[in-house]
Amino acid sequence: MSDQPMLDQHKRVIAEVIVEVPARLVDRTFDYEVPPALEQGVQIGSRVIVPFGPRKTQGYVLGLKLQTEQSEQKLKEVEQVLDEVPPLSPELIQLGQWMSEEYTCLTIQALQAMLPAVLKSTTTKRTVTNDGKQQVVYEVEDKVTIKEVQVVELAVTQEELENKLSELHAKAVKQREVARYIASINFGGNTSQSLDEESAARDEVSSGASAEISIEDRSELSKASMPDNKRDRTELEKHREILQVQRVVEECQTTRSTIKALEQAGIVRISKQELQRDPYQHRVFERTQPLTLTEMQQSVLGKITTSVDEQEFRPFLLHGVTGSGKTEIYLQSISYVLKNDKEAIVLVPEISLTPQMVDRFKGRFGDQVAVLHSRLSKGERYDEWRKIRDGKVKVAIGARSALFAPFRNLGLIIIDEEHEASYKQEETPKYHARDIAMFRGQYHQAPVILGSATPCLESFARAKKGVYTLLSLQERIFGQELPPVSIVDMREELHAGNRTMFSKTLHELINQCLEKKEQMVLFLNRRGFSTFVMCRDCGYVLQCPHCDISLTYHKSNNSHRCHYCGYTQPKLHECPECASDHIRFFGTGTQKVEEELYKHFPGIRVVRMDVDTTQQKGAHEKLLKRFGDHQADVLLGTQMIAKGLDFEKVTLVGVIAADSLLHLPDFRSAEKTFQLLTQVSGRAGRHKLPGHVVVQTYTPEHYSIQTAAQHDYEAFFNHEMQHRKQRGYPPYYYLTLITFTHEDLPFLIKESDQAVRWLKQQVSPNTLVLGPAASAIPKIKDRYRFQCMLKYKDEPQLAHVLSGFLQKHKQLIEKSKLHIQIDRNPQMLM
Ligand SMILES: Nc1ncnc2c1ncn2[C@@H]1O[C@H](COP(=O)(O)OP(=O)(O)OP(=O)(O)O)[C@@H](O)[C@H]1O
Ligand SMILES: [Zn+2]
Ligand SMILES: [Zn+2]
Repeated sequence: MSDQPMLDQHKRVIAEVIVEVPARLVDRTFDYEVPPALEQGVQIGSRVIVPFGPRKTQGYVLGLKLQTEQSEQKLKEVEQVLDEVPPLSPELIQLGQWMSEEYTCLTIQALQAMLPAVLKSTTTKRTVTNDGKQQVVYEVEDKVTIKEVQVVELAVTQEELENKLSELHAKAVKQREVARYIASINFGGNTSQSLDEESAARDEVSSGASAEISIEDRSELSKASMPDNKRDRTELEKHREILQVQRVVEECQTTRSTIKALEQAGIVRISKQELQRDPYQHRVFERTQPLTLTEMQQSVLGKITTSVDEQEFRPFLLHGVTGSGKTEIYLQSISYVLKNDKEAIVLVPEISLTPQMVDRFKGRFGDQVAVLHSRLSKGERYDEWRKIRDGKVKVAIGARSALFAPFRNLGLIIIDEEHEASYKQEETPKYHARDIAMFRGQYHQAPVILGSATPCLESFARAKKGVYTLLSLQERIFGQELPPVSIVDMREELHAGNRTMFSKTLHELINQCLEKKEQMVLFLNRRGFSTFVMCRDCGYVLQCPHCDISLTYHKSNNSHRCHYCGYTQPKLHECPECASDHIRFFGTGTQKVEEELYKHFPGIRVVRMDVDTTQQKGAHEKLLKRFGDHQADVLLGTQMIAKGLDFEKVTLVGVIAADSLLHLPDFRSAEKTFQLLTQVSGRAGRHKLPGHVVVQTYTPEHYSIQTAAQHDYEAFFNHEMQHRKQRGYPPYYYLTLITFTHEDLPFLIKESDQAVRWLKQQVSPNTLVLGPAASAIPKIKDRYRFQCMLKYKDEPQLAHVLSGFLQKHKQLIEKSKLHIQIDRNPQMLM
């Protein structure tokens, strides 16, 4: 506890506590006295309950000290400490404070973003009558639930057992049988054997146990295991004798009261044990060995390990074409770090956190790996997080928020597919994973690797300037050429009389692929049955009444839906404007493509993967497994199949419509198109079989499509940089987007106008302040939206100016419900 001041026993200790009340007015620490009974428990980073105004609330201890300015009468006491081990480390506290400045968010919001959701409290308000007086009380509910199970073990030695048993009533046959069973488990077998038995039995137990518990518990329990008993010998010895009561009941077909009777006779001991949920409990991971690296891989790895040895913060940009073996480099860098007794974090985008990906890490590092992703239940997430906090694992792999993994001795941070937009959190705090990685890398003096086949422009520009060290892998592992890409002009197809969604080229290649019994990936950048609904008679387009954006038709429930607010209405049969029944669906969705595939290629087997087919837990895994086992010819899907997948037999990739991304109101649309095309193309011909890619488009001449077809990142980079320079976009300028929203349009216009005028006076003269103007999506959920864009090259005081800006508009924000959102380096300008 080097971070805690030396505490003199006779002096009282003051805790500086920040409370879970998300308001700018109270976003600071308050002093509380630590009562002597809690002095052991209250540490920097502890989660505590404190009285706050009329209520009680949860908070975090950000500091400890011996003196306070607070007057004696007003000083209240910390009431409770919630966890044995503080959830926040001094590093994370510092990071939270830095985030609050950098992103102009509240410190408490930043801290909460780092912690599993179950640690967040809810306060409930209740009215009680006390001596005839009505009184409001607040209760803080701690949602951390630690599941416990009853376990049983023998309380006597094996030798004493028979004596004890003979003392039992003569008719207690069942009791004797049960006692012997427990003894056989406790003492039976050699270690490794009993381990296998244990894990085999564990599965049985869990399913048996479910008879008594509620349905929600059932899934938790079936995944439950004893605490990590494979870790090391000593722990193993300790846990060898642990046996769930429920298992005994099942196996011996007996009752709990029989076991209780044995306890009363002093033969066994019953106790409680904490249960940890392990979502990967039922999966067997084949252990893999490090591959012999190619010369290029070796040289890249060497640079990384050198930097690990030198214990210095160094950001690397690993630019490696698809299939060049980046992941193997990550694995071996991590091994190196683990050998140095340090820990590693690997970020992958949520959609590439596939079972395949998890297998690769679990296969190499076994149960030293914690996996954090959004498909876990809150309880599972919490358990994975605790394994990290308690030092039971050394590698955390996960989506964005895994970056806050509470490791204390980080040796390496990896961000795979670093260009992915999902690394930016779009809710407050609007942070970018890259920034957080740099903070933590600096704190621990550890290297940070950003990896991608298509780095974002900002990163590549930084690498060119030497801010990041550039590492390059320009060849595929098996020496395969990157697959040839045919661009098909769909306008010409139409003129030639082909009205289907498959060009002649694609049609032929699909047939060839089927004949050769190989596999293909078909990609569509859309979801739903079709995108929008238009009346052919009057041109009316069905829109969301709340968001000014077109509704999408979903065939599965026969309805139109808004993707922004969730508004849904039943399918239309006639035009609401002119009553014509010529109302038609436009655009193409994955369901539609699936139907067309069945129509044009009889007998074809399709696995469709999109938001609709992957909603259920585990659906992702099942679909991919089916494709991996070659039970399907086609993997058809949206963005989620574009990256990370590595299937040997995939030789054909088809992009049904490449244009849909190009037309978004976003300065990154060309970059996104290039990235996506490169990634999907990268799925073909990764192993021994040569691949082929077909890109169908209505704008074949666009440079993002042309350069992607030539696999020429540098050409794209240079072209796009020209554009960005001309238009004053990143990486030449930084951007900050300020969005104002309000229900009343005239009010919004007036206030945003004034606010922006004030802002113009505060920033330096070289900074451009654009707007306010209506946002690209002018209304969401009945709130009008105006935005102001700041463009600047150098504005060191900006964080300060922006927090002053919010401070100044505090009244408007709180009283008039004007919302002001600030987004530093925005990814979306809508
Ligand atoms: N040194 C090696 N020897 C043999 N096989 C290798 C080697 N390195 C990687 N591979 C294999 O090559 C394939 C592609 O490698 P990997 O998936 O690591 O590439 P990647 O660069 O991460 O690709 P992407 O960016 O497209 O996901 C994998 O099947 C991997 O197991
Ligand atoms: Zn009409
Ligand atoms: Zn809507």
